[in-house]
Amino acid sequence: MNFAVIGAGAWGTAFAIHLARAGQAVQLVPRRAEHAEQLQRCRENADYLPGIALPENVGVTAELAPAVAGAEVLLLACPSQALRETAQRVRAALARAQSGGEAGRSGGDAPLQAAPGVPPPRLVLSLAKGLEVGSHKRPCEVIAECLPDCTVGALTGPTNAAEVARGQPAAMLLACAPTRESLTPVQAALSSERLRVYTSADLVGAELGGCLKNIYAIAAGCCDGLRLGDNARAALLTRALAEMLRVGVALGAQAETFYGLSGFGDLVATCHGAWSRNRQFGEQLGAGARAADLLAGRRSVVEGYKTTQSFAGLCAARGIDAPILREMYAILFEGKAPAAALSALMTRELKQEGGDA
Ligand SMILES: NC(=O)C1=CN([C@@H]2O[C@H](COP(=O)(O)OP(=O)(O)OC[C@H]3O[C@@H](n4cnc5c(N)ncnc54)[C@H](O)[C@@H]3O)[C@@H](O)[C@H]2O)C=CC1
Ligand SMILES: O=C(CO)COP(=O)(O)O
Repeated sequence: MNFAVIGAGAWGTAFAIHLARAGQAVQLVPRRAEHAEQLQRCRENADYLPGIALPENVGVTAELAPAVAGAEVLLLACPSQALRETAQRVRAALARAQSGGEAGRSGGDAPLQAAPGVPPPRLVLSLAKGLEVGSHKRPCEVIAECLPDCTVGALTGPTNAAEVARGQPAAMLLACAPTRESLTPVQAALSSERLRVYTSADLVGAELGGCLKNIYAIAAGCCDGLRLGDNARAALLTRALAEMLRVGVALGAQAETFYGLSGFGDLVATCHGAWSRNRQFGEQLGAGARAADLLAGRRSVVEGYKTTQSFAGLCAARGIDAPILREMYAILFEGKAPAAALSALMTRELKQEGGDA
């Protein structure tokens, strides 16, 4: 199967390496031409995934139009705040490819119609894990608005980029709203003996799980920075899962999805992984650093930061009780000390476990 991976940060690069190793045809398309040139020359993504060589069969190109026109499946691997702009560039590139190079040069508003010989990609998959600031939309909602003629889905779950790129075993979730098209061939093409892909029809739950766990990974990092110990981390993860489920179901997800790869699975991986950027960010906050200082000039993304703002807005507007999330918002956006947030959580009214807040 032909894939194009749009975005060459850690995850886009790692997934392109996985696809190539699984025997699929893959083009990796960095945002910047100079980054494409560097990857072609060095065969290593030194900025985002150092120390891991790109296999020969990973194609690298800065030319978006031929890459998307030649792909059956597009994977959008950029931070969630860049997703709308990226999907609009894809739309313009598809229009350009379909019109033989003339249309679409001025932007992404041209009607996207299948031209003879160049059908639109069958499937566009989001790899992003964050809500769009302002609209609070999920990645697939953003993509569907920009690419209305494509089937849109998410590929998510507990997958640290470096481990996947090194070929260490992992499992993922391919989620798509119910569609007449069968996902089986794509599921098979994405899978290998090193990466086992499951499917789900609960796209809302799959995406919300991946977005929410980043907030709780920052919270787990705060516990580490405050040196609260293993009992505290276990208590946090348990209550975080209950909260993810409550928030997710209130926003239209199916409860059981949160016990799967994109919920429990990614929560455990990200809260425990020393590599997690969200957890590391939280650890530095817990140790006394300020969020603005940690984020200034940072190259790699910490999705949980802005996504906390979106979920706090959604929960406030819809009356969803999410005490951990509320305290994380206070730490990140109101200057509350992590120790004070911990105290607020520990001294809340006592509750019964199960179905409560
Ligand atoms: N790194 C990982 O282990 C995993 C990451 N993800 C998700 O994948 C998404 C991308 O993450 P990473 O590749 O790790 O990010 P990264 O921090 O490694 O790289 C950021 C990428 O975004 C690009 N970028 C920055 N600003 C941009 C803009 N305005 N427009 C377009 N592109 C822009 C950069 O050029 C770079 O390619 C995130 O939503 C992340 O949560 C999901 C699973 C695993
Ligand atoms: O989503 C991820 C692993 O599943 C990556 O987590 P971080 O962005 O915290 O590194």
